Amino acid sequence: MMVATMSTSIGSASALRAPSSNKRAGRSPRALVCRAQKQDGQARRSVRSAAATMEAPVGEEEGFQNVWRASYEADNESPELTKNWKKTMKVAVTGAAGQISNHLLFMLASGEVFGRDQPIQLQLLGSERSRVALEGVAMELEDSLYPLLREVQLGIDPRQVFADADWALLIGAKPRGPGMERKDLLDINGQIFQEQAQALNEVASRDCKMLVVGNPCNTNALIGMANAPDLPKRNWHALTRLDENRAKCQLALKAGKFYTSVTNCAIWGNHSTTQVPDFVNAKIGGKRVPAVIKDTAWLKEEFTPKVANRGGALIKKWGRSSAASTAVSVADHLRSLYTPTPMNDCFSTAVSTEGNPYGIDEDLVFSMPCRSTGDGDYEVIDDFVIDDWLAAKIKESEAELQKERDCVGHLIPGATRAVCMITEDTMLPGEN
Ligand SMILES: NC(=O)C1=CN([C@@H]2O[C@H](COP(=O)(O)OP(=O)(O)OC[C@H]3O[C@@H](n4cnc5c(N)ncnc54)[C@H](OP(=O)(O)O)[C@@H]3O)[C@@H](O)[C@H]2O)C=CC1
Ligand SMILES: O=C([O-])CC(=O)C(=O)O
Repeated sequence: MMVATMSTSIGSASALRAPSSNKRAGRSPRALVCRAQKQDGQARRSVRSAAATMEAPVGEEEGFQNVWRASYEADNESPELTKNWKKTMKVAVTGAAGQISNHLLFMLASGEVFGRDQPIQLQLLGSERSRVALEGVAMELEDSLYPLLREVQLGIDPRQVFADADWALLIGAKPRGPGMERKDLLDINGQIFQEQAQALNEVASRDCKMLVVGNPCNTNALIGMANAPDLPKRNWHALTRLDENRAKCQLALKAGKFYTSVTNCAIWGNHSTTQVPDFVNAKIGGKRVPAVIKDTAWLKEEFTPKVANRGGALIKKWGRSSAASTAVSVADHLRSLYTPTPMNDCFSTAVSTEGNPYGIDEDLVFSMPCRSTGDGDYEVIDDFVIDDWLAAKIKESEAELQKERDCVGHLIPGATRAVCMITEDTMLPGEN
């Protein structure tokens, strides 16, 4: 097959001599080779970074199309470094050229999320919009010299990028624009998650775990699980860990304690302004929050809305939504699943309500207090105290999610209702 070379943002012009062989032997362990191909009949291109050595690019034999591939070869020269490493984990990330990913990818590659003995392969999904930017992301990853980062793949087709993925971090989604109604956002982003879930269903690892970050994340995850019938429902998560972190910060500040003293702090419900940061069960220094912060009015009327509206407050100051703290919370979320949860503590994640012990509608993705044994899985904690205040607030968030579900009924196979009754009282944290 003809292989045409062309200029690209990766590599210097002098490095753009694409060899036709696929031999791998002899390449420097740290050599990065990037490859871009286009669909049948279109120009195919192979490029090598300035750092690449003399050998051929990888990828062609695997038949990637519309996929750039950057590969760090197995480091046979450092057996001491690698001998205790686990099997490489394949982590797919969408919206990979976006703001959150710009922080997250480097945390993933460094080993601080999945562990210093866990090599990873990053499979990054962009789009026509972000093709070139994604090459820039790959360059920065390359220049960061992370030994645990074994391979980087770039692509724009979810069916290729999600292949065999062990984790899919679904960050990419359209932000709400001026004049756009929330139901429009539900529909536009819902379609993205429908398509990506179908792709995951076809090509991801059968135990792939999914974390939805792109908003409205609970309902996007609900659409995802409905469109991926061959993947376990319980493997779908929507991110509410940022809300938990925000709640811990406010409680610690109010109590004049360090934030690590705040435990058992759950978020219930939707990642929206109806979310319920649970001060009833949360503890500071091992004591229930209401016994430490005796100002109930503050807890109900200041703390609760402050946490729920934190995203919007930040957008007003920063001009864009939280990115660094969101990435940190994604890392926290993942670490919580691979670390045994300490006794009397919990972490928050929005997961399927099927079989939940709190009487919540069983067909939602709802944030609840969870614990893990550290194996990547979780269980919903069943003994949280639900007082009248919590029960009423949880109901409000449940009602909002039921309305969101009705709005996206056309994207949920087998849904019995597809009528959108969303009003402006249902908002993302950034929409107040
Ligand atoms: N759950 C949570 O706690 C939080 C969730 N979020 C949400 O995370 C998402 C990503 O945020 P952030 O990284 O800051 O956003 P950015 O705008 O920086 O990146 C989002 C990416 O989404 C992709 N995208 C997919 N479809 C579209 C589309 N139709 N129009 C525009 N872009 C699209 C784009 O990538 P490409 O061009 O490659 O397709 C873009 O790079 C947002 O939905 C945001 O609301 C943010 C903070 C907290
Ligand atoms: O509203 C947004 O896009 C940002 C968001 O979710 C948050 O900061 O919690």
